[in-house]
Order: sequence, then C-alpha cells, then structure tokens
Amino acid sequence: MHPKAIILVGGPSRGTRFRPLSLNVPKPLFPVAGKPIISHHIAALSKVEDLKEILLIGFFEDSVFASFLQDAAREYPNLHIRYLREYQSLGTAGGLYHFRDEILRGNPEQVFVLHADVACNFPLIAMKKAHEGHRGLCTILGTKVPREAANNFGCLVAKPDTNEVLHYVEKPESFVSNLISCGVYLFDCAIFDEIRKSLENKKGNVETDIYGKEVFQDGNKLRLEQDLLRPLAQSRKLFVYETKDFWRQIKTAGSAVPVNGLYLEQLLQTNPEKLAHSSPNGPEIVGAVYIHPTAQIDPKAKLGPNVSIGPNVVVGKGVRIRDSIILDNVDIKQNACILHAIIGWDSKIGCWSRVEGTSPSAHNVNAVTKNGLKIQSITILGKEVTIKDETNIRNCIVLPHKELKNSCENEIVM
Ligand SMILES: Nc1nc2c(ncn2[C@@H]2O[C@H](COP(=O)(O)OP(=O)(O)O[C@H]3O[C@H](CO)[C@@H](O)[C@H](O)[C@@H]3O)[C@@H](O)[C@H]2O)c(=O)[nH]1
Repeated sequence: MHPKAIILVGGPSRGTRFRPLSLNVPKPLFPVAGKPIISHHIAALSKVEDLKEILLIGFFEDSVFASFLQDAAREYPNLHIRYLREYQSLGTAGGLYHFRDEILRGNPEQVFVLHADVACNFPLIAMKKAHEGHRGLCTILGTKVPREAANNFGCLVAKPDTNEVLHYVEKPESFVSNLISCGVYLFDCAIFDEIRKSLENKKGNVETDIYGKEVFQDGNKLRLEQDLLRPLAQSRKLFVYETKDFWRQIKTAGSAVPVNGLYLEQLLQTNPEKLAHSSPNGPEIVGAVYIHPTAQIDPKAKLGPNVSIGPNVVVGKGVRIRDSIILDNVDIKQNACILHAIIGWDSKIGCWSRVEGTSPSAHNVNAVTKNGLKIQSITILGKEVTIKDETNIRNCIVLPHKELKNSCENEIVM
C-alpha cells in the first residue's frame, strides 16, 4: 500500500494561545527537543514504508515555511515535502477536500492526516498494520486521559474486542468516554467520496451572506470531526488504535515545556548520543538535556532534567536550569536560576536572577490556580527581554522587548 501524508498546520489566527511566542515564530515551527514541532511528525512519517510525499496544509503565508522546507529537503532527500495554502481557514477537513487532486495525484491508496499541535511517538506503522486488518475507512489514534479532561477532546466509544468505534462525540458537554482522539488518522482514499457526501448534506444548510454569496451555516468550514468522523462511526467505518505511550496537545506556549520533556525522554531511550552528558570538563547534566552545538555552557553550570538549549546561547558559571526551553542567542549570566520557564530569543538574564514557574499538572499544562484565579505556571519571556541582576520573575508572561529591573510575580507584563 502506498500512502501519502498531510500535516494540518492551521494558520496565524490559531496561534493566539501560543502568544507571546507565536509573535515571532508560527507554532508548528516552535522548537521542542531541539527541532521544530512538526519535524517530530516528519521524522515519524519518514519511517513509513513507501511514503514519499508529505503535504503541509494551512493558511499561513507561503513564505512562512520556505526555509523549513529547504532544511527538510536536505534532511530527507527521499521525501517530497510541500506547503499548500488555503485561501482562508477551510476547517480541519476543508483543506483536504480543496486539495484533493494534489493529494490523489500518483494514486495513493491511503492518507495519514496528522494535527500539527500534538506530540506523541506517532505509532504510524502499527496503525497502518491495524488499519489493513479491518474493513474500516479510517483508523484513528486514541489514548486514555483522566476522566475530568476528556470533554476537551473528541471522545470515542469503541467495542473492546474489535476496536470498532460505535460513537464519536466531539468535545461533549457531559462525560462520554475517556478514550479520546489524538488528532492522528489513517484514511483510505475512498474517504474523498465520504467527504463529498458530507458536503452534499451540508449544502442543505446553505445560507446567503451579506454579499449575497452562498455559504454554509458554519462559515464554509468542513469539520473533520463533526462532518466526517461522526458519520463514519455511525456507518461503522471508523476504528481506533489505542496508544499506551505518551501523548500531549500543544495549545498554549507553556505546554511546550512538558512536551519538550517527553520528546527528550524519548531521545534518551532511542538516541542518547543526541543528548548532552556530564563530563569532567563540562557542565553537570541531570537527565535528558539537549544542547545545540553552537551554545557555550560554563563547566560550572548545572542543567536538567528537561532542558533544551538553542543555538548561540551563552550560560555562565553557577547557572542552574531545569524544565526549561532556552531559545536562540540568550545570554544567562552567572548564578542565575531558570526553572519551569521559556526564555525568548535574544533575551538577557542578569546574574543572581531567578526566572521561574511552577511545575504544571498532567493535563492542565499551563495554569495553576491561586485563590480561585488562574495564574501562569510556566514563566515565559518573549523575544529580547532583559532581566536585570538579582531580579526574581515568578509565574509571569513577559511580552517582547521589555526590560525588568524589579521583581514580579503572577503578572502579564505588557
Ligand atoms: N489547514 C487547516 N488546519 C486547521 C484548520 N483548523 C484547525 N486546523 C489544525 O487542525 C488541528 C486541530 O485544531 P483545532 O481545530 O484547534 O481542534 P482541537 O481543539 O485541537 O481538537 C482536535 O484535536 C484533538 C486532539 O488534539 C481531538 O481530540 C479533537 O477531537 C479535535 O480533532 C491543529 O493542528 C490546527 O492547526 C483549518 O481551517 N485549516
């Protein structure tokens, strides 16, 4: 079977919860464990036999992915990776249908569809094997989440013996099931007939906008979940493949920190040589830590676990960093301490300063509550933020280009 793959990358308006980091980089290209979020998807797809083409579909400007695509072409010479731009947000299935001729060119039999904003070990080969063992049109990757988190996702009720999905309910108001959709699918190409049927049904719902143009009632969008998966479950053509391995959404900027940790842990198991290790003349490394080869780390610094250090970062003597992502060109002076934080590009952290957040809980990755109010658990500094010497920044979001001389806590610094 010869498959193709699609990564749904969304567009700029969708990155709002990822601010302030999405002000400088589109979310799909934000680095976790040393490489852009969607590079992890591509690495997994590159291992699928006979998969030669990956299409990124979204509504960002074309230029956004240009240099990423050049780098990816160098890294994966056998893969053809392109970006297809929707003229506006067409919904999670709208782009698939709009670009169906491109997708079906070369007669693939199957299409993987991956959301860009999820992190997992993408068990695509196992999904494909499971898919070929049943008569469904789609196999969806599922995982179990805590009961109280389930209604934030697409919920699946499946027959335990056959994995046939009996009900699919998108973000239900009351509890349906704690088996949820991970946003990773494998479709037979016959799915395009189902999308057409779904479109025809929706055409019954057309209305006229203020310009007299016909639009669907929900703004011309075709939703993979409600318009396709739900009817597929009703007609018993949807199956689930459950992963017991890690899975996480990347919605808020703060969620990049636990995701970084999960991918670093995975690297520690599969490719430990890509990670940093303690050495007699180097810094002390605890657990999984990634350091870009151009970064300069003082031998008296201590890093880890769950730390990624970007290109050209300078880390001074006595610095302590854990559970943090340090982006390109950051300068951290001696004895500063960085915990549960993301430090934006070109920022400067003065000596004896502390930039810290709080350890987030499993499925509520970005917020902790204090006196009933949500506060930031991961501290995030935007691009080019300067923290003066001996200043403490706790549970804050700091917008780009700020200079902080005084300590602050539980604030959004604008
Ligand atoms: N190309 C394109 N991509 C889109 C569009 N709308 C969303 N996306 C992309 O599609 C993915 C899903 O985004 P959302 O629409 O924000 O859905 P969600 O709240 O994340 O929920 C979905 O994913 C969950 C798993 O993470 C599922 O559990 C849930 O059922 C649903 O499919 C993201 O990668 C997003 O960038 C669109 O109009 N066009």
